[in-house]
Amino acid sequence: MHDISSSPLPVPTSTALSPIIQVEEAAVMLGGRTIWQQVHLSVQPGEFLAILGPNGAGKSTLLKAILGLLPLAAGSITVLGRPAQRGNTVIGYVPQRRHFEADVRVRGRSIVHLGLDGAHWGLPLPLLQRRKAREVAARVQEAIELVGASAYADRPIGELSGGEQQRLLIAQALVKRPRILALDEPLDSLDLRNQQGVAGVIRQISRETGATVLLVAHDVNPILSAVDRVVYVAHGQIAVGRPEEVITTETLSRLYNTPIEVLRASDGRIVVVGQPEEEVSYHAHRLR
Ligand SMILES: Nc1ncnc2c1ncn2[C@@H]1O[C@H](COP(=O)(O)OP(=O)(O)OP(=O)(O)O)[C@@H](O)[C@H]1O
Repeated sequence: MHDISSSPLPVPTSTALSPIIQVEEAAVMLGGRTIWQQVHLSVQPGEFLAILGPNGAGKSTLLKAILGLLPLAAGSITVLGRPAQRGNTVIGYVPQRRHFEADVRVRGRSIVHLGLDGAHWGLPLPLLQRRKAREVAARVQEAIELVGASAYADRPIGELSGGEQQRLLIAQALVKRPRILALDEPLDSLDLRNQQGVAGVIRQISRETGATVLLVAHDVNPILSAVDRVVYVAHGQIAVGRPEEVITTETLSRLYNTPIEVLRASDGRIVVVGQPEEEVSYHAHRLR
């Protein structure tokens, strides 16, 4: 992590538990540009982390690096003690901005079913196949119930609201009973009521299953009561800590290297004033 002043940005506190995700001095370059560097992050099992920051800061990039979908330019990332790698079944992933058009007739239940990897269920004999089918159906139903989607899981997904679709996509990520849920802006384009509903479902799943949650969001407010810590990505670096440690005038001004004001509304909502958009040129490092 970059030290941009004499007093450092909040850093993750170390605890006795072994971390489920460990990021050490990591950097990612895309298109010849350093997106972030010197990132250190230690995530404990069952933690609920919000990944925040302006557009283009590198929030999705952080999730993708943990998923092993992007190579690191420096440092290391381990998940359950093993190097981050593509296809890791301990992580359930919902990518950014997925939604279904009105004419998609596939049932929600079938969408959830797609989250199961057939290889795990490849039993050859007819008797075993019947047992397999019952087990698969039970797994799918379990995930649907976890997100509270039983009432509409058998309707065509294109007919469902954004919030209902989002719940079923989370169920698809849950169906393999992952230890980590990586959700890229699951609250994006939902109205406030649905944001709170989906956020509540994710918090409940985390508590019931013990899953670690990494949730990319633009606004911390709908998830403020659920999050343990926030990871604030800006200006090619990150600040990590409890919301009241990180989302402060002092820390964000230091992170952005420009005056930022953080206000608390009377209802407890956090308002960040003066947050600049990411300047692509700020941390550009052209490849030679
Ligand atoms: N494959 C790529 N090649 C080059 N640049 C890329 C690539 N993928 C992403 N980028 C750039 O990396 C930066 C970080 O992207 P990322 O999607 O991680 O941002 P973000 O913080 O998730 O943004 P948003 O809030 O808008 O979704 C952006 O400037 C983006 O244009």
